[in-house]
Amino acid sequence: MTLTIALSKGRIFEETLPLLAAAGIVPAEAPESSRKLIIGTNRPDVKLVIVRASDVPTYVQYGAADLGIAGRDVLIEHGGAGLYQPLDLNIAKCKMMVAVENGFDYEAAVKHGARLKVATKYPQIAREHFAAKGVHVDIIKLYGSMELAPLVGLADAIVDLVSTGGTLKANNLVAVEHIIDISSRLVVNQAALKLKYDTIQPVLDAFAGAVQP
Ligand SMILES: Nc1ncnc2c1ncn2[C@@H]1O[C@H](COP(=O)(O)OP(=O)(O)OP(=O)(O)O)[C@@H](O)[C@H]1O
Ligand SMILES: O=P(O)(O)OC[C@H]1O[C@H](OP(=O)(O)OP(=O)(O)O)[C@H](O)[C@@H]1O
Repeated sequence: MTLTIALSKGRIFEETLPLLAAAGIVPAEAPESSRKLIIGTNRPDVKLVIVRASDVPTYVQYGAADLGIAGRDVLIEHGGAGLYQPLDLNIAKCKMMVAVENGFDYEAAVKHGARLKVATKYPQIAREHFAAKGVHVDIIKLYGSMELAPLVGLADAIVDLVSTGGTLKANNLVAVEHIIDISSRLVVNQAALKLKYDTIQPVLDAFAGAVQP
């Protein structure tokens, strides 16, 4: 049985390498230096497909990949249909936060009851967060560089990922609310888990044994 694993380039690929190694899987090349989207491994039965981080759940949901690794942010936005999520891998850790421009009185804006303009790549998470607080929001969907939005008057606040806080600081923004902690999870196609159990289960076990606390 062949095994196809969907990964995104960058931090998830880098942080997944030790987990793959624990399962005896070594990529034949690095996606950063290759234009190839299908990468072989030392195991003839295992290949990696390189996709956008936010596309990983889709590839796994439709069975184009058996396994994948995706951030909790991406999984919440996707909805998780058709996906088995057996393992938190504790990699690509960061926090989903609300941030505003330094000096913007967020508490007053929220209390005041006026609609808050919120720019984000994560509309589902943002909508749920503000709905739970009873704050009316207009969500402005962006695909990146959220930090710019409050600086040019596109939004009052952003909902974005924060790790070191360096990006917020460099753009004169401050975090005002923590929404959720984010890390990446292993996702498995539900049908593949049944059909390819003997191939997939040892990989799950190896990953579970290699997860760092
Ligand atoms: N600064 C960060 N520190 C740690 N983890 C992060 C950070 N930013 C994002 N992540 C996590 O890593 C995952 C992949 O992020 P990455 O930057 O590779 O893709 P992206 O640019 O967010 O996605 P896409 O390519 O789909 O737009 C995110 O979904 C998130 O869970
Ligand atoms: O708190 P920090 O350590 O500065 O990290 C936060 C930044 O990291 C993420 O961007 P990323 O590095 O993934 O850039 P991209 O969205 O352009 O891929 C996120 O969207 C923030 O902009």
